[in-house]
Amino acid sequence: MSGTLSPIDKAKFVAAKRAVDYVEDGMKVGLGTGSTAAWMVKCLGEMVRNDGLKITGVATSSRTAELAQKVGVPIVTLDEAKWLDLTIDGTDEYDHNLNLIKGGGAALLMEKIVATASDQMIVIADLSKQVETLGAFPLPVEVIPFGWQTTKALIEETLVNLDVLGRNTTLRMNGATPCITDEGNYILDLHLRRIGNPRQLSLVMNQIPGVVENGLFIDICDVVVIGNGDGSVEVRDINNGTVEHEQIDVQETDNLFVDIAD
Ligand SMILES: O=C(CO)[C@H](O)[C@H](O)COP(=O)(O)O
Repeated sequence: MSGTLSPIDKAKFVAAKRAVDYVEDGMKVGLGTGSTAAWMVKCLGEMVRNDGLKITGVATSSRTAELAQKVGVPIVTLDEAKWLDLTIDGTDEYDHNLNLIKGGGAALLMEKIVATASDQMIVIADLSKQVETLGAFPLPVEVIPFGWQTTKALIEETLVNLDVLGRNTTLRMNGATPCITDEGNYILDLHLRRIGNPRQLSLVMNQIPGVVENGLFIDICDVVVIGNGDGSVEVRDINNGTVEHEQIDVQETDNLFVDIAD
C-alpha cells in the first residue's frame, strides 16, 4: 500500500501511526473526524484486531462512528464514557501555541466537547496546517437553523470591533442545500484572513444568541504530531516544551487497510 500513498496521504498516515503510540490498554479514547483522523481510527482498528488492544472509543461524528465500527474499535457514547484519557484528532490550522481552527469537516461541536472531556488532546497534521497566525482557513461557526440570517448579521456586526482582517461570512452548503451537522445545525464560515486575538474572538462569538460553538480550540491541544511525505514525524509537546523527530517505517504497514474504505 505504501507504494500507492501520495506524499500527503503518507504524511497523514505517519502522523496517525505515531500518535497511536500514546494509546494504552484500557484507555478511553476520543476519535476525531476527517481524512487524517480516519488513518488514526484505522491504525487503532488494526491494533485491536491484531494485537488485542483493549480500548473504548468515543466518536466525534457519525462518519467516525461508522468507520470505527467497520475496523473493530468498540464505541460508546460520551455519557457512557464520562471522561476520556486521550483524544486524537486532525485540524485545519495550528499555531505555535497549539491553538487550532477546526470544523472543516463540520464536526467542531462534538470534537470540542470530546476534546475538552479528555485528559490530553493530540492533534495529527501535516505541515500545510501550520500557520504563524490563525485565520487563513475560514473559521467555522455552528449556528442554530432558526433565525440563522439574523445570527449571521449579528456575527458580522460584532466582527467590526474585533482584531480580524476580513468580515465576509458564508453559509456552508452541501450542493443546493445547507450543510447540516450531526447535531442538526448549520455552519457559517467566517473569512477573517487573520485573527489577531483568537481567545477574545472565541469568547465573543459564543456570546451571540444562535451560535452553538465556534471552531477555535484555545488551550485544548497538548501535543501536535506533524507528519511529512518522506515518512518523518515531528512531535511537539506544549506542556513540557519538547520537540522530537522520528522516522516511521511505512513498509511495515503494507496492505494493512486495503479492504477498508473511509
Ligand atoms: O476539524 C475537522 C473536522 O470537523 C478535521 O479535523 C479537519 O477539518 C481536518 O481534516 P483533514 O484531516 O481531512 O484535513
